[in-house]
Amino acid sequence: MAASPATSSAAARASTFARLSNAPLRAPRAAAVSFPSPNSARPAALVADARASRLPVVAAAAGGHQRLMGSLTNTEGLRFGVVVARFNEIVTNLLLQGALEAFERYSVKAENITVVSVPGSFEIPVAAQKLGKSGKYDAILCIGAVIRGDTTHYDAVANSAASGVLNAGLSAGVPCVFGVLTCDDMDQALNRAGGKAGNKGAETAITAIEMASLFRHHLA
Ligand SMILES: Nc1c(NC[C@H](O)[C@H](O)[C@H](O)CO)[nH]c(=O)[nH]c1=O
Ligand SMILES: CC(=O)[C@@H](O)COP(=O)(O)O
Repeated sequence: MAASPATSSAAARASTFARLSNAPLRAPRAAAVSFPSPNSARPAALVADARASRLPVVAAAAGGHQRLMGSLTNTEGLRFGVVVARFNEIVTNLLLQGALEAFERYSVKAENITVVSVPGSFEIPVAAQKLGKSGKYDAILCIGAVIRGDTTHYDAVANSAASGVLNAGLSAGVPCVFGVLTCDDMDQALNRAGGKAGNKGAETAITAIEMASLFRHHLA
């Protein structure tokens, strides 16, 4: 039986996402994709560009409506602040390294990245808010590692970091991306800082790029 249009479109999206997640992190430089501004939409060209670049925006254009999405390939001129906590530094250094390597893979220039060091994850939000409000950055990446101890201190720090980073982004109007691990033990943390579960620093850098591009090119 032939697949219904809805089914094939869902399957196409799923396959696009699958290819994206399996794809090497290096961005395809040649296939620069820029999404149209509201008054310059060229759906056919957009669809072709999106196919060539493996970005999952094809269905949006076909539906006739506009779907705004940040680009991972057009990072020219985007500026990032990175706030990194020194508490559990063995973990946060690995997360930072993953983030910086991801920025490099996506052609974000080192001169457009400012790293700010703070004592612990509790201090991340206020620094993120300050950077966000400075108007100098397109997105702020927040990196920390909260690891459970014997008391309820863990919950206070983890929850404050999460809601604080959210509030920093909302009050500054600049995307503040949450790259703070909240783990039961050091093994869990190291697995997520370049071990078996990947590097969450790299993942959050990629989220920061997408959000920065979305805000710069579509929501400004
Ligand atoms: N226990 C963890 C902390 N605690 C320190 C706090 O973040 C803060 O620096 C202190 O309470 C002073 O305000 N920080 C982490 O990043 N990770 C932890 O596991
Ligand atoms: C945030 C923590 O889990 C840790 O530093 C505090 O440990 P504890 O709860 O044993 O005092």
